[in-house]
Amino acid sequence: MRTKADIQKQIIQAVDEVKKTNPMAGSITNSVTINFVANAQLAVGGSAAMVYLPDEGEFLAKAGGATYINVGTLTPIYGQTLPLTAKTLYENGKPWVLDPVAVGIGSLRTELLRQFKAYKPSVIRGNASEIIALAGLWGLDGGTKASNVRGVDSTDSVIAAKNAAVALARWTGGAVAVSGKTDLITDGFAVVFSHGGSHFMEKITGAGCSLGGVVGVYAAVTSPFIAAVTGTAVYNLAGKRAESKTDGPAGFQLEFLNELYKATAADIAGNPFDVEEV
Ligand SMILES: Nc1ncnc2c1ncn2[C@@H]1O[C@H](COP(=O)(O)OP(=O)(O)OP(=O)(O)O)[C@@H](O)[C@H]1O
Ligand SMILES: Cc1ncsc1CCO
Ligand SMILES: [Mg+2]
Repeated sequence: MRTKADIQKQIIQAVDEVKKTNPMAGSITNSVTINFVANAQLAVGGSAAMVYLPDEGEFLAKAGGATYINVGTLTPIYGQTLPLTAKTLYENGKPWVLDPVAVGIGSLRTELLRQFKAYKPSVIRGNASEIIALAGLWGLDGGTKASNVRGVDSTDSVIAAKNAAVALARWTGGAVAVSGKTDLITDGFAVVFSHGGSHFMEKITGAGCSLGGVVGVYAAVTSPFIAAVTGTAVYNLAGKRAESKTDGPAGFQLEFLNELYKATAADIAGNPFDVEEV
């Protein structure tokens, strides 16, 4: 049984380690939010590098502490870059975070996400609809073949994705983070519910993408589960604090980056969460 105190201790260690060592988490991510992902990674104390080409993905997979792969806006070259990078990560035992944005749309996206099953992403991070659809694509419990994904935004509740999240985490041996009003994070045995955030996070693009990049930064220094819990906690904390300082999405995005930067290890560990066993 994981206790709250034990999880909080590991959050503090992870946050301090990132601030001390500035780990590099490379990304292959979408063109909509690429800048916000890099800025969020820097704000929490990590280092960012974004690439598109196959040999460069392979290089970053080996050189980085962890890697973030987001399939939001694919181009044909990704048909080479993503399998090579994911295979390199898997074969070198390197942590990596997958954001299966808009799973279900298009043949290349479907084929790439199908292939990733064998390369066992350390953390799968998505909204509820994406997590349910990925479990369906991989033939796991809790998934549905007829996906509710209609684009990049969720149409399902976080709790509806619990079984899919648990099944995915048991398959990979890593962790799954489902984002929404309350976030759910699981390693297939413990489930954390992380509270906070802001309604403005639905009014800016890339809150989820950048969360994936930040989880990648933490995954360079801690376990997939603690990385996902820590990234989610700092997001919920910074989102809540930023909302109180602004009255619209543009100001929110600016304040949010400042609050990511200002959050201390103790603040992040103190962000409200519940833990249960499954
Ligand atoms: N209504 C809400 N209230 C509080 N926090 C929220 C809300 N919606 C999202 N969040 C927070 O926003 C972050 C990103 O989650 P979200 O579900 O918006 O990701 P996403 O849909 O994948 O985003 P994107 O694809 O635009 O990057 C998480 O930290 C989550 O807790
Ligand atoms: C809006 C959008 N479209 C493709 S990726 C992306 C960023 C949020 O997922
Ligand atoms: Mg998303």
